[in-house]
Amino acid sequence: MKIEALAIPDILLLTPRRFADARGFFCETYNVRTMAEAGITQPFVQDNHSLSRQRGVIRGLHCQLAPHPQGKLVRCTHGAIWDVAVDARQASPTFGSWVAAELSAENGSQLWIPPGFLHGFCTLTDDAEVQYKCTDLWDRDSERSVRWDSPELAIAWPVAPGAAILSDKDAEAPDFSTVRDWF
Ligand SMILES: Cc1cn([C@H]2C[C@H](O)[C@@H](COP(=O)(O)OP(=O)(O)O[C@H]3O[C@@H](C)C(=O)[C@@H](O)[C@H]3O)O2)c(=O)[nH]c1=O
Repeated sequence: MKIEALAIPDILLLTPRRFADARGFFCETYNVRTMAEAGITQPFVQDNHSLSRQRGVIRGLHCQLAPHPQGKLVRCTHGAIWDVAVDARQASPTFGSWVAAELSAENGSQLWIPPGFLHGFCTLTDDAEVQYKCTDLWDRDSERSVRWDSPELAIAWPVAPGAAILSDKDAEAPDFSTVRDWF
């Protein structure tokens, strides 16, 4: 497992080693010991899987507040996405900063996003399937959405202005200026 810290060092890009042969490949996508060595010690309690049919779908930016904050270990198992984490920890020197990584079925990379971050992604291909492990259960009352194009964040989304495909919930989300003392 290759483990790289991104510009916000709490965000890790993990790329499992693939053993290729004539059949294809084998890799470990999760191993509790390897994860602990990378500093990911929280148990995962929920696995999610989403399909976005079109390129240019944006899901996010999402998080859950205490007492149900979620860490997420995200990968793309069909197609490709641009995955984004935004630091929402009020006392952090990188509060309001974001990092992103391309996750694809081809590169097999995973992004570890601890609690305290907003998470979102943009699909780079049609039929993008995303699977992620979460450290807390979904809780509707704790869920928060923040506008993907909040001016304060200036996220360089790889989608033409006006071409993003959003859920109604995400299209109506308030912008990042509402995020104060969430974490
Ligand atoms: C997130 C979630 C949703 N649902 C339901 C609620 C709703 O009817 C339907 C679709 O939910 P959403 O529109 O919120 O799905 P989506 O926009 O894909 O939400 C996800 O976005 C990414 C970026 C994340 O980081 C996730 O934590 C989650 O917030 O699924 C669950 O049953 N369990 C869950 O854990």
